[in-house]
This record gives sequence, structure tokens and C-alpha cells, in this order.
Amino acid sequence: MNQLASSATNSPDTANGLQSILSGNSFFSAGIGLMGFGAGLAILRRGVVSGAGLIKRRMLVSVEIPSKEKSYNAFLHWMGTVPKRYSNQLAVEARGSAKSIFHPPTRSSNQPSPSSLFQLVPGPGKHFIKYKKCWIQVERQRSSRLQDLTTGTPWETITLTTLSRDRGIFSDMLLEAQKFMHTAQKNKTTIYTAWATDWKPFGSPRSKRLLSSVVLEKDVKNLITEDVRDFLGNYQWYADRGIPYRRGYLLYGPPGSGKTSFLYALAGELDYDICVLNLAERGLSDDRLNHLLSNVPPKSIVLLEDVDSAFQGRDRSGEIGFRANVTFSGLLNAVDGVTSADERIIFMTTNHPEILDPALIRPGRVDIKAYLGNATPQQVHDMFRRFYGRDDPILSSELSKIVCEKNTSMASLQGLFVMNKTSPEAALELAKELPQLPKSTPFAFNLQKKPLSV
Ligand SMILES: Nc1ncnc2c1ncn2[C@@H]1O[C@H](COP(=O)(O)OP(=O)(O)OP(=O)(O)O)[C@@H](O)[C@H]1O
Repeated sequence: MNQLASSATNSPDTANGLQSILSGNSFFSAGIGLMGFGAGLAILRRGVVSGAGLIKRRMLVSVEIPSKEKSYNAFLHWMGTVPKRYSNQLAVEARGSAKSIFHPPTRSSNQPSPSSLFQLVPGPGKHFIKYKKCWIQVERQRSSRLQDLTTGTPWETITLTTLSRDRGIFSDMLLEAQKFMHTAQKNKTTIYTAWATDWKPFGSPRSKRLLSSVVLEKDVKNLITEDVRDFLGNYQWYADRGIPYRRGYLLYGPPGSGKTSFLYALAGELDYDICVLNLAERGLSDDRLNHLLSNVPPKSIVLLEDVDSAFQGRDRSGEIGFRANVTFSGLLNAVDGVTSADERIIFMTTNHPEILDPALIRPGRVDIKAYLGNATPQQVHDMFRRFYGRDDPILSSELSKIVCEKNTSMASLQGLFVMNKTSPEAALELAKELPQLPKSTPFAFNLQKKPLSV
């Protein structure tokens, strides 16, 4: 190639000849023209693209909401309710999924209508919504490669884009989505369980349980409820005195005495959710435990159920701790150590208070210990009235005599009434066949006898 080019430029006759050939060749000049036109287009296109990019950067603003954000679900469902929404990709969310938390199936209809089984939410792709006179592009993207290991669902991102001047609209939208979620969950209690180092809702939020539906000895229920209310109302008091803003409770007693039911009802009463943590869960390490207890969702109570089971039947191997993944010192530190988070309520339950290490239930970790025992005459009368809607002093007295002598649990008493919904007389007859259980009494923490001890 170089050789040809150098010889052609050595003599003037050759150059003129070349020029006459080229100018006379229409194909060649058309080709040159096309090349010039193409180059011009390419330059123009590049100019338009970079110009558009500049305009986009200057005039448009975007915000991303990844699916691991707690507000992701709320926003997705709230978007489904925005009247001015233009989508042609919709996704169906099955009611049972943790996401469909806004329209629970209608209980009244025997055959729930299709809409009560599924929820239509904007699917992956681009959507446009008009909110407070602003147009927003909403793009829901689903990762084809990355998955949420805890749920197996692909990671997703919602990107909101609008004009720069309307950037304030994003916070309004997210605030409204949060309110929407809160309203939808108003009469619900969300149960969170631990997923890796995060808390995830377990199923759909459940209907609240009325505190009055858990029949306890008056002083126990009132004292704990008032103590929790007092704690929640005195954040500043703790802060002014530099006291860690944490409160711990231990509910103990025989199986079926209402420990879990009471906590569930109390959470509903306070409009709180519950984070359930099983200390015996395989794979639970000190770090994970500490992270979980330091990152409890707002307005949630932590429940450490059967706290004795975590260390039951395992000998303590010195400071290395128990053979479980969670060491004892790791538990103590997570509950009330220097790295332990503030603003947290922990309830522990156990059927075996006698095997709990005193260090775990000392004040500061457990501030109130409450005994929930087997049925007492008062509880039998109260539960009788709740189930049969009336008082019958004679019948309930005879029933409580039998039930209390047999040390029957409240769970069994409930079962007795459920099996004899319309006939307390039949319940009385059936009560005679209840098994005789061992007597249960409050445990003498620090040698104190009363059911509540601090
Ligand atoms: N005091 C109570 N008042 C009303 N219902 C009760 C009471 N105690 C138990 N029940 C009923 O018995 C069942 C079991 O109650 P719950 O799970 O709260 O007992 P528990 O003390 O947590 O038992 P466990 O120690 O075995 O976990 C529930 O259906 C609950 O409604």
C-alpha cells in the first residue's frame, strides 16, 4: 500500500490524470459523498447522545430503591394504588407471599374472589405515574443473576426518575408509601424471624390478639402492661440519666400457661411487632446474634422463646462457651453488653427458670420476672365468662375445683371449652377426665415468693 501511495505522488501529470479519473467517476464521488454524510451523521448522533446525556444529568434526577430496603414492598404496593398510573407490565403477587400485606383474603366469602387471592402490582419494566402534578418514570428491574439467598427471589431495584425541579416529590412518595403500609398493618401484628443477619416478615401480618383474650391473674397482666407502657413513655428520662434504654422481661411457668399468647396480645395492644429468635437455631453465632439484637425493626419486641433450650443438655466449656454456636458470654453481651443496642424490649420465656444462669436474668438483662401458672379459680371464672358469655357461679366453682386440683393448664382449659362450645355442663363432665399434673409454683428467684420479682 505505502509503495503505491509514494509513486503516485512523485509526478504532476499523474496527479492531474488521477483527478480527472476520479472526478469523472460518478460512483466514486457518490461514495465520497456518502462517506461524508455518514461521518456527519455519526458526529451529529454523538452530539445528540452526549447532549441528551447532559440534559438528562442536568434536568432529570433519579432515586433507587433496592428490594432489600424495607420500604420496597410498601412502595410497590402503594404504586399499585396510584390512580394516575400507566403500566403495561403488571405482576401478580400471591396473597400468601410476605409481600401481599395490604389486602388480606376476605374471610366472609367461602369462595374468596380472585382479587382476594392475588394482588396486581407493577411488574418489571417502565411505568409512568402522575403524582402531585409531577410525572415520574418508575422502572422496576429484576436481576437475572443475583438472588436474595434468604428467600431465593431475584434482587430487584425500583428507579424513580423525574425532573430535577421536582426532586422533593420522592420523599413525599416514600412518606406516603410508608403511611399506606402503616395503615394497612394498623390492626396487624407482623412476626419477624431472623434471616442471616436480617429480620424478615414471616408470612403476612396477623390479626392482633386482644389483651382481654389472654386470661391471667390480674396483677401479672396489669403490672407488665403498665411497666412496658411506662418504659416506652420515658425515653428522655433514661437519656437524661445515661441509663441504657432497654427493658427485659422473663415470663416463666408450665407449658400452656399463656406466655407467648400474652406477649402477642401485648404487642398488639402497643401496636408493636414481634421479632422471634430461637437461640438454639443452628448457625446462630455470637456475631449474628449481636447484629440481630442491634438491628431490631422499629416498634418491635424481641422474643427469645424457651431461652433455657439454647443451653440445655450442653455442658459449658469454660469461656469458649457452650458447644452451641452462641457462646454464653456472647448471649450476655448481646442482651446487655457494651455493644448492645439501645431502645429495645426483650421478652424471654421458659418452662424451666431453675436452670437459667443467674447472670442471664440479673436486673439490667431481665428487669421483671413474671410467673404464669396453671389455671387458678379466678382464671377459670374469667375464662368461663369469656367462652360462654355469662357467669354461672355454681358451675364455674365446681369446674375450678376440679381443674385446679388437677393443676390443669390454661391451654387445656381452653381446649375443654372449645370442645364444649355450647354446653358448660358437658365441659364440667369432661373436666373429670383431665389428667392429674404436677403442681407448679413460682420459682424462688433470690428466695422471693411473689409471682413478680425484680
Ligand atoms: N392464660 C391464657 N388465656 C387464654 N388462653 C390461653 C392462656 N394460656 C394458654 N392459652 C391458650 O393455650 C394455647 C397455648 O398458649 P401459649 O402458647 O401462649 O402458651 P405458652 O405458655 O407459651 O406455652 P409453652 O410454654 O408451651 O410455649 C393458645 O391457644 C392460647 O390461646
